[in-house]
Parts: sequence; C-alpha cells; structure tokens
Amino acid sequence: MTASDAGFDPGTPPAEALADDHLFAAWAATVAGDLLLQVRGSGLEGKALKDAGDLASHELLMKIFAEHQPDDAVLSEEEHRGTSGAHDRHTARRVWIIDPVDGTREYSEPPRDDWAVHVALWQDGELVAGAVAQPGLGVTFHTGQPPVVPARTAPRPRIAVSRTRPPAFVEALSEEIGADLVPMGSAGAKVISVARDVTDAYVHAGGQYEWDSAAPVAVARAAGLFTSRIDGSPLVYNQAEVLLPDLVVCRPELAEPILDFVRRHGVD
Ligand SMILES: Nc1ncnc2c1ncn2[C@@H]1O[C@H](COP(=O)(O)O)[C@@H](OP(=O)(O)O)[C@H]1O
Ligand SMILES: [Mg+2]
Repeated sequence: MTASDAGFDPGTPPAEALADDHLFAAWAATVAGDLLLQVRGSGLEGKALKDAGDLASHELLMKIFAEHQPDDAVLSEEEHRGTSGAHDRHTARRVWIIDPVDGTREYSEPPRDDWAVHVALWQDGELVAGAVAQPGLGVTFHTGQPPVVPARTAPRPRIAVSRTRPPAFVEALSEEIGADLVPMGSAGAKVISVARDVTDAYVHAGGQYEWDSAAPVAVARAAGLFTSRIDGSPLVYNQAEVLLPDLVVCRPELAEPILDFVRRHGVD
C-alpha cells in the first residue's frame, strides 16, 4: 500500500518548517505517523500490516524529501539498506537518515504504542536535527523543542531493553547496579522513554543500523541525555558501513556505572 493507495494527502509543510530543519524533521515524521495510523486502521494484520506500513511510510517520506529537500541525500532503512534519492550520501553535505517504521513488530500489534517514525539530519559530519514521532502517544519529540527531562522519580534505575533481542549482559549489569529491566519495542520509543522518565537508560548491543538510532540520539542529546557506543566511544553517522550495533542513552549520572560495567565484563 502506498500513501496514494491509502488516499492520504500530507498537505504542504508550514512555512516555518521549510525554513527550519528541526521543524521540517518534525513535520515529516508526524505526517508519516498519521499515515501509519491510517494504515493500521485499515483492517490489515500481522505481516501484511507490517509490510503495508513500511512501504507506505517509506514512499511518503521519499516523496516529501524529493519535493521539499531536493538537494539533499536520503539514507533510509527501506531502500536496499543504502543510499536513495537523487544524491549520493557519500559526497552530499546533507543527508536525511530515516526509519519509516521503527518497532515494526510492535506497530503490527495494536494497540501497542512502542513504535516510531525517525527523521534525522546529518550535516558536515554531525547530527544537526532529529524528530521521533510516536503516533501511538500522539506526540512528536524533536530537536526544535527538545523534551525537558523530568526529575528522576524511580528509586532504582530502570533500563529499557529490546523486548525480543535484549543483550545477554544487561541482566548481570542490572544486578550489579541495582536496576530493573523494562522490555519495550523500538529504539526510538526506548530512547524517548528515558527523556520521559519512563526509564532512566537504554542499553543495546548485538545489532542495529544507523537509522534505528540517528533521530532518537539527536533528540536525546538536545534533551541533555548522555549518548555513546557501549564502549564509551562516540556514535558516528553516515558512515560507509551503516551497521551501528550498540549504544547507551541515559541520564548523565548513569553513564559511568554502565560504561564501567562494560569495561570490566565486556558484553558477551
Ligand atoms: N540484533 C539486531 N540486529 C539488527 N537489528 C536490530 C537488532 N536488535 C534490534 N534491531 C533493530 O533495532 C530496532 C529496535 O529493535 P527492538 O524493538 O528489538 O529494540 C528495530 O528496528 P525496525 O523495527 O526498524 O526493524 C530492530 O530491527
Ligand atoms: Mg528501526
């Protein structure tokens, strides 16, 4: 199913979004999320719903970027795991890194809300803008108005982990630092859960790609959260190899205990 099959018209971006990359990212992620809600309400289920949502959101976003950001390259999960659009991301100054549906499994399990649309902008070596739409919550988190992280409410740290592929070492990590594990779908939903004080950290290892974390990490950084690879090195985007298999996003005070555990025990 494509956006036009679904009879969906995203309209035109507001003038302020055309003049501001943060607001453009937010607009694009939000309209793709609106389309995904419409597809989710169409009666499809399971794999058919996953495939229809992925395709519709991807095609809508590619059309939006071709029309409104024609000079930029796009790196999308859904385009053969590589560059798409008219420009080569290896030479472009500006590359939009998008995940049309993150948490595809959870998207196909209504009424779960742990799925997201990711739109990030990489420019001259850095992430400079990002938006994570969580249509199930009815909110788009973005760098134009970064989330204000509430004071910590839980007495024990809560670590968000993949529902289906949690890294083995997080069990031992949680025991050592006295944390509770919170299984959840979608890298974007997990990063945003830290910003919302639903959890205090997101720890992942064992596999992921640039589009899974680019937009969430841009939002997390703008919100003042700590972000790095699991070995403490920086997360770097628009690399020739798009595998970016591990990350930590957390309240700043939890970075050292988590990274220290990994230094001492590794992640095997
Ligand atoms: N071991 C792994 N290898 C490849 N991708 C992985 C992975 N673990 C998680 N991911 C990807 O990271 C995103 C979040 O995963 P999870 O919900 O398990 O935390 C998902 O993106 P998609 O839903 O866009 O495919 C998933 O495919
Ligand atoms: Mg993803």
